[in-house]
Amino acid sequence: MALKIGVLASGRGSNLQSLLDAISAGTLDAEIVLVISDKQNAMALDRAAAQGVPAVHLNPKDFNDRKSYDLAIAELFKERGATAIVLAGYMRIISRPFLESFPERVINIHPALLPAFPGLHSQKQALEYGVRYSGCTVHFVDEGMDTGPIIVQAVVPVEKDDTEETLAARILQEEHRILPEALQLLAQGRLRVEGRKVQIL
Ligand SMILES: Nc1nc2c(c(=O)[nH]1)N[C@@H](CN(C=O)c1ccc(C(=O)N[C@@H](CCC(=O)O)C(=O)O)cc1)CN2
Ligand SMILES: NCC(=O)N[C@@H]1O[C@H](COP(=O)([O-])[O-])[C@@H](O)[C@H]1O
Repeated sequence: MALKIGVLASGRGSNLQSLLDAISAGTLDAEIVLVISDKQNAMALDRAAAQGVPAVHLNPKDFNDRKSYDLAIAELFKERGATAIVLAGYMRIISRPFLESFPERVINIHPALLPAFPGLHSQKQALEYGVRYSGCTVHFVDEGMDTGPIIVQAVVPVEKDDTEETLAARILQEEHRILPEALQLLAQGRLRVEGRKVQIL
């Protein structure tokens, strides 16, 4: 049975598109049942609508606090039957009540080799640190900031003339490969979280 995925996205939506493309290509056994964005102008909403996927903007300013916002999102996903949630460039911290609604079923894509360079502007952090290699990470989401158990990573070389933009573009290509790969492992029931580690069966 296809994995029913809910997606949270705040921006351009290229990682969402990589999931949509993998589903269309038959390499990801899933259905995206709903896309929610905290940003009204998020291109991710347009990408979803273009493929007939329900897409809604939910304004955090319409809620008293983060937890009530997150619980409203969780309810919308539950109503659509989502059993896995993907943060595809989602720029808000997810609170515990949401994570408790989808235990070990919330996944994030991060543009660095965690635990290096968590948080925002990871590509800039990597350049300023002077690393020779960076990359991207797909991980389960916990209450910490990019601290959840790691599922898949990909390594990307840093070139001497890289800018934040050129490095981000190189990493993004690998993000688009490993995010669908990780979700297919989840769809196949091949991921087992054992403490900090994720066993791939
Ligand atoms: N509980 C978790 N939530 C999220 C995680 C996570 O690992 N655990 N990953 C992040 C993604 N992210 C970086 O990888 C990230 C996103 C957002 C922020 C942040 O500080 N956001 C502010 C600003 C919100 C806004 O301006 O609209 C906020 O939430 O107040 C830091 C890191 C996704 N969530
Ligand atoms: N801290 C989270 C974070 O930085 N996420 C990053 O935002 C970009 C979203 O691009 P997209 O909207 O084209 O998928 C991606 O590079 C993703 O890794």
